[in-house]
Amino acid sequence: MIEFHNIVKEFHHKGKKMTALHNVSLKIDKGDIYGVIGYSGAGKSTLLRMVNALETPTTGKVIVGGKELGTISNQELSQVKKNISMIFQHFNLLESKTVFDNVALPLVLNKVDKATIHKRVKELLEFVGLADKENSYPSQLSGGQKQRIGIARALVTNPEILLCDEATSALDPKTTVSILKLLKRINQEFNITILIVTHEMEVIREICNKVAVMEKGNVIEAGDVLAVFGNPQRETTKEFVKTVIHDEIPSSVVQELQAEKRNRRVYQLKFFGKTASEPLLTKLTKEFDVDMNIVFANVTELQGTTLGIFTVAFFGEDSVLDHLYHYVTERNISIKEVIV
Ligand SMILES: Nc1ncnc2c1ncn2[C@@H]1O[C@H](COP(=O)(O)OP(=O)(O)OP(=O)(O)O)[C@@H](O)[C@H]1O
Repeated sequence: MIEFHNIVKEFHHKGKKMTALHNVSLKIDKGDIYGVIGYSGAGKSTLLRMVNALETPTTGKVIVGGKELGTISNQELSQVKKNISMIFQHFNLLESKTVFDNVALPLVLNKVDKATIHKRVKELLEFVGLADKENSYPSQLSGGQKQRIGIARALVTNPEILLCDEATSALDPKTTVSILKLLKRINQEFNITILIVTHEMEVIREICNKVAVMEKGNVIEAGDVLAVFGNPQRETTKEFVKTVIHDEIPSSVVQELQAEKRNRRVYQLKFFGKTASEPLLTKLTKEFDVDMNIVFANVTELQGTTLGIFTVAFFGEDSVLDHLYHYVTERNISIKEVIV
């Protein structure tokens, strides 16, 4: 649906060159909710804005719906752009227009007839849960309501692609969740492909099926959210994952463990799937005749399954604990020793 091939983007400012994107390649399939996460300045917005030709690559190809943007006629380009809508961090609503007129605007600009506009705007306001606000002005709405109006305006033209530029960054956590749920419904009910750039891991965890992590103009990791979250490779990815999945042992627990006189090993195990952890841990204590204490656990829901990180102290002879470690690795379960 959207392909970036070896994208390089250079900006020239006051005689100086800065490279915002270095050879970025990504593929977003139809129906994806694809999240691009990175710290400020990583190049996320520059990449996103290439999809609707608000930016053009210095070198490389952007292909949207099978069309390479740099090579098609202006007429074809406007056809491609008609299928793409965008929502923004600060909503970009027109303060002097009512909610109804804000949502209607793209259709008015496309010279759609009044009766069709009326029907479509009403439908969309109903869909975003703000049918009663059609005569209000943006200044009379909360941030979450403004973003719902931004979403209604984006959907009014029936796009196939929705671009979201930090769409929840200005909202409180509860409102963020409600907007993310709305985006998920849009993806599921209308089969709209969503590309979302964010610096909030929460956004990726809540709705994305795919994620790319960007750092200084490069994509450093990309893939299924479960794979990237479950086994982050790069430091920046690990930092983002830590913001939603805590795996550091609290200092009070560390103190308790240090005071423990029995011979012990602390292992951190990762499990995918709700019930995977229990049978294994029970089995380990029986099979190896060791005592065990779960010192810290964090279970998070991801893509309809769960990722559990369990930090477990096992008490027993070193040789037995070595065997236990090998037993687990042979079963393809992630285990690592934590030095406490
Ligand atoms: N029009 C421009 N002219 C010059 N430099 C630019 C321009 N647009 C972006 N940049 C630079 O390109 C780099 C990437 O910017 P971009 O906005 O894509 O990052 P970002 O990851 O979206 O960050 P943020 O979340 O802060 O917007 C930054 O260093 C930025 O200053």
